[in-house]
Amino acid sequence: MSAIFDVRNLRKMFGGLAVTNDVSLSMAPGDRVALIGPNGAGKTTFVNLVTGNILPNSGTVTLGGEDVTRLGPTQRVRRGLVRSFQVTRLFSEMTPEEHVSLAILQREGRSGKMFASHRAMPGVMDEAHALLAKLGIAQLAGHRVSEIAYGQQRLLELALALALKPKVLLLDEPAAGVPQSDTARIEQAIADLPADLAVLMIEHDMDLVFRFAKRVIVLAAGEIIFDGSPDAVTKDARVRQAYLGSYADARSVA
Ligand SMILES: Nc1ncnc2c1ncn2[C@@H]1O[C@H](COP(=O)(O)OP(=O)(O)OP(=O)(O)O)[C@@H](O)[C@H]1O
Repeated sequence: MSAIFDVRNLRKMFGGLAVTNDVSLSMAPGDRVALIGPNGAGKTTFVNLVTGNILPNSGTVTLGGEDVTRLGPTQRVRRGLVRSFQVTRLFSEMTPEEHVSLAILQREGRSGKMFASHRAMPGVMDEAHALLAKLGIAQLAGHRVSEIAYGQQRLLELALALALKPKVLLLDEPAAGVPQSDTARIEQAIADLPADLAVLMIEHDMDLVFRFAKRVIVLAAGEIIFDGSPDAVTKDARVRQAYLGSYADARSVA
């Protein structure tokens, strides 16, 4: 299948250091890819380059065949490249229903002023409620974010990302900080993402990575040192040395 998302020879220098060093990767609709690597490998920098929060020194980012390398984050979101919202960006006094309605209005390029009357827009409200129901948090639609549990806030992040109708979804440690009792719901929500959506997940939790990913990319010191199947990654000598050693050993005796 042809690529929905393509990164070619991306390079970012901070001072004299290449934090992203000639990184290339391609994703097709429906791909489930995990991006892993040790602390400081350059994962966050890579995601920021992809979303347009920072610009590269060289290389290209292409979305659905269009070169978006010089576009800002909002323009990329409009074209379907969406990063899951961070809980820290939720408004504690607003409700899930209001957050999702606002995201729908944003997607449709409708004025923020219209938000004041979003309750009078049945289409928007119905869609918001359907999304919250899909993520199992419909019962919290009218509660303030400050009143709902952290794991449910993370489900709300996913609802917000989906409200933007992404073609490519970047998930940045979606279960980080979530109590064990709630991680299963988040994993289920991720497993239920639309089949044609391309998903790139950055994750440190290897159990989650191996349950989610059909393909694993390993970044170390700004470079891709592995791009292949979850089975092969645990056996790769460079990856074991750079990152996975103890986990791979534990898996092989498990
Ligand atoms: N704005 C910046 N200016 C200078 N150096 C930076 C900047 N942002 C990141 N770096 C450096 O780039 C390298 C990669 O950082 P980055 O945060 O992308 O790694 P990471 O893989 O996301 O790490 P972690 O898993 O710890 O979040 C680090 O050495 C970091 O110190």
